[in-house]
Amino acid sequence: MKVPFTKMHGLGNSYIYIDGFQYKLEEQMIPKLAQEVSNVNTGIGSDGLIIVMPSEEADVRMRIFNKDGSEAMNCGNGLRCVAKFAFEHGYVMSSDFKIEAKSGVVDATVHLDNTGKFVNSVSIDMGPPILEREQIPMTTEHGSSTDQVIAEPFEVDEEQLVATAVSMGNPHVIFYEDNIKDAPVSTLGPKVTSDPRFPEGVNVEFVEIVNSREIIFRVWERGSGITQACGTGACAAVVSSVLNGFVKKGEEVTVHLDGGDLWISWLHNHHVLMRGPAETVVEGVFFSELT
Ligand SMILES: N[C@@H](CCC[C@H](N)C(=O)O)C(=O)O
Repeated sequence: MKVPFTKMHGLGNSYIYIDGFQYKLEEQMIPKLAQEVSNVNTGIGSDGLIIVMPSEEADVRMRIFNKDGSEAMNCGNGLRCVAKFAFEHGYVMSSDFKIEAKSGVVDATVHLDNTGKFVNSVSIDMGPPILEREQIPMTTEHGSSTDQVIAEPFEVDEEQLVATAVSMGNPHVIFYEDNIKDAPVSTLGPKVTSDPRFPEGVNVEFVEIVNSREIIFRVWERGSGITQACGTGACAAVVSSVLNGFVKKGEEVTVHLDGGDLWISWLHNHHVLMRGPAETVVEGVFFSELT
């Protein structure tokens, strides 16, 4: 099977984008195709697969599949790339439009110069974070189903960590480190992501606070492993940092990720605003083993 694709990335968090306006994939093939294209040796190499397609509720719809083929509810870097893709392919008529993800509909703005050219910056209103434990979802080892998970003891692999959990439509757990270079991303990341306290798995983030306007962030993503950046994770880290008193609500925070920077504010109306780049790498045709 030959599949036309575009490879795009947001701060090095790369996905293979399929134009679902032009090309219809059979549903049962998608998880396997996500695994195939993501493979850096036998495929294209990416953190997963994203389908950009028509929506009944918004101007455009995003479906995101991790490297392991699992479908995720949301993807911040993916939303910015989908916005660029939809705008440049003429699937939306203005620079402000709505994108449907599995977790809900968000507002996107692609930033243009005065000639109407894209300036490699997209803002997404990610909506309000979800903070109730049972909706993250996380079990009640320490609290009740409706409380918030802020600076809670979390033992894993005989390490005593302190966890804050936030959902941006998808689940995140945040741990603070004095020095991000020492963060146990590759050792504890794979253990925490499948910890039974998170019944649907979790994206695992380690954060160093630089000052009240700047944080450093590293991630082990559920279904994909270490990635260069995670947009929903960076949003969750800023919300977590407000909840823990490290940064202020309403102020823009620069999040330094392995792949570059994002600018994120948790606004007083409770919505999280994310701004950052979206880039196209290559277009081509993938020769899938699927028939
Ligand atoms: N890289 C993404 C998040 C992708 C989904 C995540 N791995 C999950 O399973 O929830 C982002 O930029 O937000």
